[in-house]
Amino acid sequence: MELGWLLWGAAVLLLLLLLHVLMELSPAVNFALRIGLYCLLCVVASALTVPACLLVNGGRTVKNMRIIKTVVKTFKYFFGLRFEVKGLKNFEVEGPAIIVSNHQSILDMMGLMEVLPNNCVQVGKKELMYTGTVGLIIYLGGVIFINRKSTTSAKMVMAEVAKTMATDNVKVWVYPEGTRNCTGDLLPFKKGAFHLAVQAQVPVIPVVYSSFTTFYNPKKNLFTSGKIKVEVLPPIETKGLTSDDVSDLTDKCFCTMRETLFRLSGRPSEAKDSS
Ligand SMILES: CCCCCCCC/C=C\CCCCCCCC(=O)SCCNC(=O)CCNC(=O)[C@H](O)C(C)(C)COP(=O)(O)OP(=O)(O)OC[C@H]1O[C@@H](n2cnc3c(N)ncnc32)[C@H](O)[C@@H]1OP(=O)(O)O
Ligand SMILES: CCCCCCCCCCCCCC(=O)OC[C@@H](O)COP(=O)(O)O
Repeated sequence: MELGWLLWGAAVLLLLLLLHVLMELSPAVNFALRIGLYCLLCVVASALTVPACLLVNGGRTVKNMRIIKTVVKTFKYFFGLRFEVKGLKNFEVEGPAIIVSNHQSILDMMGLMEVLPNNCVQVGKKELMYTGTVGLIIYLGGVIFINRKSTTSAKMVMAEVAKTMATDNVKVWVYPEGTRNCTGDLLPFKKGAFHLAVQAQVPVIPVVYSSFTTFYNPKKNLFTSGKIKVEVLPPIETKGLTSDDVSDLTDKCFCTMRETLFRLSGRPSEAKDSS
């Protein structure tokens, strides 16, 4: 019996050693294992957090985000990630707001939870509902699901959100690039978030995360420890703006965020680029 346990122990140690050697030797294995660990962590943590959310809050509500946030905030230690946050006081607007930020990777969930204010839900693609326990926890957290393939239905969902934001006093977090983009630059912004802000007459608060490219690049199998700078920028007011102003608002926000992204990532701005 005791020898049996000893053999098991030796086998596990050997396996860990083998994984370690493989990780050292092959960046592809290293990358796959670290991303695998991240996904496993998300799945297992979600499975444990679902009952907690149900017991404490009874069902789908933004209040569950507090619980989810507490759990997700521990993930960074598994990957040696550090966040340096500035401007949190810019979230202190009275009532609802639209928060927009850059979206680089599935790892963004950690950065999101690092700064997430109370009463704030995200807009996500509906496919996320079908990721098992992760989908369930995202659903319980009150995430608004949209079908990106149908502009009409996405617009209808967003219009409904514009109506309920004030009554429910929630902030809404949108990734205006509409998809993940890890190039160190921004994709052109979709206009949904800005239509939403103008329809609900609430401010837009931009949040910018510095580029992950120095420590994370799936194409190069790069995923090491790293530091991420986060800046919450001053709110952009939309009082009195109409749908005719949405394009200008989108452009203004895009320029501000791009400038901030380059500054935080230590990349020369466009003006310096061309000189
Ligand atoms: C305990 C452990 C837990 C572990 C696990 C962790 C769990 C963590 C828990 C919880 C965190 C959950 C986090 C989820 C995160 C998910 C992230 C994503 O999924 S990102 C992808 C989806 N999000 C978006 O796509 C939004 C951004 N997109 C938009 O806003 C688009 O505008 C959209 C979808 C509404 C329409 O997209 P279009 O591709 O058709 O593009 P356009 O150019 O913007 O619109 C076409 C025309 O329609 C007008 N339009 C758009 N929206 C309008 C509106 N609301 N009203 C009127 N016109 C509108 C526009 O002005 C444009 O017209 P003109 O070109 O200007 O003439
Ligand atoms: C069936 C089990 C699957 C388990 C997968 C666990 C992965 C955890 C992921 C945490 C939530 C990540 C949300 C996210 O960042 O989604 C990406 C979309 O925003 C953008 O979509 P895309 O770039 O257009 O594909």
